[in-house]
Amino acid sequence: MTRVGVNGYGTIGKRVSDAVAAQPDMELVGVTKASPDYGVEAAARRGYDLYAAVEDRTDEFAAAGVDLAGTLGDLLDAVDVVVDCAPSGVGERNAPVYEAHDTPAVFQGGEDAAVADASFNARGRFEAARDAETVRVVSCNTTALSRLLAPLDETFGVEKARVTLVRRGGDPSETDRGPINDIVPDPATVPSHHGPDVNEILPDVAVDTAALKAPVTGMHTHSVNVTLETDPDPEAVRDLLADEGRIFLVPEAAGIDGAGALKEYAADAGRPRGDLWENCVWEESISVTGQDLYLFQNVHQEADVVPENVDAIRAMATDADAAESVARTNETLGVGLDSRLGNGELAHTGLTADD
Ligand SMILES: NC(=O)C1=CN([C@@H]2O[C@H](COP(=O)(O)OP(=O)(O)OC[C@H]3O[C@@H](n4cnc5c(N)ncnc54)[C@H](OP(=O)(O)O)[C@@H]3O)[C@@H](O)[C@H]2O)C=CC1
Ligand SMILES: O=C(OP(=O)(O)O)[C@H](O)COP(=O)(O)O
Repeated sequence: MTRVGVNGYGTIGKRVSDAVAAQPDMELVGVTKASPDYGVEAAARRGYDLYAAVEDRTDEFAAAGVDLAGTLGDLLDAVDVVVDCAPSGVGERNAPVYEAHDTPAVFQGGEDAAVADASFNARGRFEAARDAETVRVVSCNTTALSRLLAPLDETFGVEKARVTLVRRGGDPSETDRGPINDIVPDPATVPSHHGPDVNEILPDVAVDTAALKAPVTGMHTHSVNVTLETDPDPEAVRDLLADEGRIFLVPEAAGIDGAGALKEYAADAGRPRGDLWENCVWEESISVTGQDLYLFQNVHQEADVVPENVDAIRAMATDADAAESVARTNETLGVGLDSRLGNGELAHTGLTADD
């Protein structure tokens, strides 16, 4: 049983905590918060022990009537692995604390690659985490690109990938984010961090990325062009991607025309928080002209890194190989949406058309 602590119980931390708690081979020892806001109630409802992320703020919790099991240091001493889900940049500041407690750590994609011994994606780079004391799960967009480009490169060879990422401005709860009335290059320079980050996972894949931010909160959208080394027909690409457990081919017949309908579909399917852990590739967008493949995919930024965090923990703390770990994570969470609609079974949720 791998004992896990989650440091930072926000957008990613809440989801990683639930995913860890669902694993039969893991125990969620506790989670931290920096402030006693509404998030503490979500942890309490689930029975998670709460620790103070910042030692000198314990008085604030006491004043709010919130019981603490201890502080971050206590949590670190009680776990085999800590998953850092603190705000971007804070993870780097936490790294020496984890080291001082001799606690292996998983960081998130808001940190630079240098924060950890290895960058991680289960599809592209599972074994790199094996002997690492610290691992960084790459960002939500990088995770999605790695999942897509790994099978394309293995099967058809990638000569060059060019991706334009239209990123969501902020998460639904982030009232201070934007833009609210524009679409802005972010960054205006090319490449964005995503291309170099993909190369942390797939070092031999040539990829250029350009990114913008748009006034939406639901999902990121990628416009993908990959020049392949062969010229497959679109059906071969479709079949390849359909076989990937963490890619959902959004069927044309579903009438799902954007992130709003996708999220509604996920909620209907009984997904917790309406989460989409899979890349959502629009099936009818898969087009091939000679060696050039084009497609659109959507990425639920709050969710796609969650199964990757579970696999990163397993890669660091157990002997499980990539196939075993991914299968176990997918099974316990219910990752893998079925692109055949109307088959009476709603995507591994246990719900049936009669429910
Ligand atoms: N949101 C997203 O779409 C994605 C985010 N990421 C990455 O995941 C990481 C976390 O992002 P996200 O979940 O969005 O962030 P949030 O702001 O939603 O959550 C951060 C959490 O960390 C807590 N916190 C604040 N200060 C500290 C501290 N000093 N030590 C420990 N915890 C602290 C906050 O506590 P409190 O609530 O009490 O203030 C909060 O619970 C970042 O690296 C980000 O780049 C990766 C993929 C997608
Ligand atoms: O990892 C993410 O995006 P990224 O892959 O564009 O860096 C998350 O959506 C967080 O991005 P943010 O830095 O815009 O909050």
